[in-house]
Amino acid sequence: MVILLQPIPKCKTSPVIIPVVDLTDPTAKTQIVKACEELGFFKVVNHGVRSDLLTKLHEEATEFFALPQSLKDKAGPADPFGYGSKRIGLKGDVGCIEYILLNANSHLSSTKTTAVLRQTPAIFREMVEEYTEEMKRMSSKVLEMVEEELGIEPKEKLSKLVKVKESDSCLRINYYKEKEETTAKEEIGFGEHTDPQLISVLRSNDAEGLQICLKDGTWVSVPPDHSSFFVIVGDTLQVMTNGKFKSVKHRVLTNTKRSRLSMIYFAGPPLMEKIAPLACLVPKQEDYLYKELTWSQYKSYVYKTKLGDYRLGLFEKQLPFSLSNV
Ligand SMILES: C=C1C[C@]23C[C@@]1(O)CC[C@H]2[C@@]12CC[C@H](O)[C@@](C)(C(=O)O1)[C@H]2[C@@H]3C(=O)O
Ligand SMILES: O=C(O)CCC(=O)C(=O)O
Ligand SMILES: [Fe+2]
Repeated sequence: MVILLQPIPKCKTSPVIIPVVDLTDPTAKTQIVKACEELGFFKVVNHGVRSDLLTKLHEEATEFFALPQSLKDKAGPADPFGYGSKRIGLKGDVGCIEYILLNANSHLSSTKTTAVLRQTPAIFREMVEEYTEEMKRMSSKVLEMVEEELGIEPKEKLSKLVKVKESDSCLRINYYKEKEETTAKEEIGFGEHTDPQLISVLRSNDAEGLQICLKDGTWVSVPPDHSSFFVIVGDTLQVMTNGKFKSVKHRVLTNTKRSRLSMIYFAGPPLMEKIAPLACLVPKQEDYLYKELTWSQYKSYVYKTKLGDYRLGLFEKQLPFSLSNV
């Protein structure tokens, strides 16, 4: 099954077909690998996540964002965890957004997360825990399918990096409020960037706004679908597949008619995990496009960069002097 992406007005573009992968389909793993190579993005249906969990978490999050500003501010500013408004990261990026960023593994021990949970009913904490478990399951499943299709050896398993308790994953809930004036123009909600982790699993309500950038630089809008998930390839998976998979640039424009609420799980490896091209995919070391760094080293660098910066350069091998000067 395929869906048509709507071209952005005034952009040079032709309709793009984005893949829709049914996780219960026996050919799903082949479709996933193709989508990761061609677009770095695909939609997942038949994912097995309870729809009442999605609805309830959505309602609770909406209630949090409807709280008086003074109460929300008690859970901020984001450091990176906690409640944030307009400012994204530490390097001056801004957007028309409010968000909560939670550490998915030790979210109960982060001070800022505790502050978020203090402003929300106990059920919110239970639902966040259940949701992050579901996201861990789905991201591991997607990575297992990649392993099977690419013939990745057990010791190099990608899915293990997400399954282990040390995995450095996080959950973000973004809220983009609709504009009061009907004549208001679209603005940047979340500026263009790639996600640094392995994969991100995104779910939103039915408000538009998410766009992805194709290989030729064209931006296309992704029609929202509250009952499905979208998978985004991150920088770490690009490195581990030696560039076979591409981390896709994406952004969010505010919707003037409807508020958008999105929840994204960023599946990251353990902090001390060495990130480098997988030997079973690239037999000769001289063919490696990237050098080895730990996730901790890359993450520290990520947090010193601006949203739109090209971060993968840190992994790129220096060309020998003779070659870099030609
Ligand atoms: C400006 C920034 C926000 C960000 C950290 C960074 O310095 C550059 C990457 C940003 C990003 C994008 C994907 C995720 O939303 C995020 C949590 C991440 O891991 O990298 C954010 C970071 C953030 O908001 O703190
Ligand atoms: O809010 C969205 O739909 C996407 C946001 C995003 O790309 C992110 O949080 O990294
Ligand atoms: Fe993102």
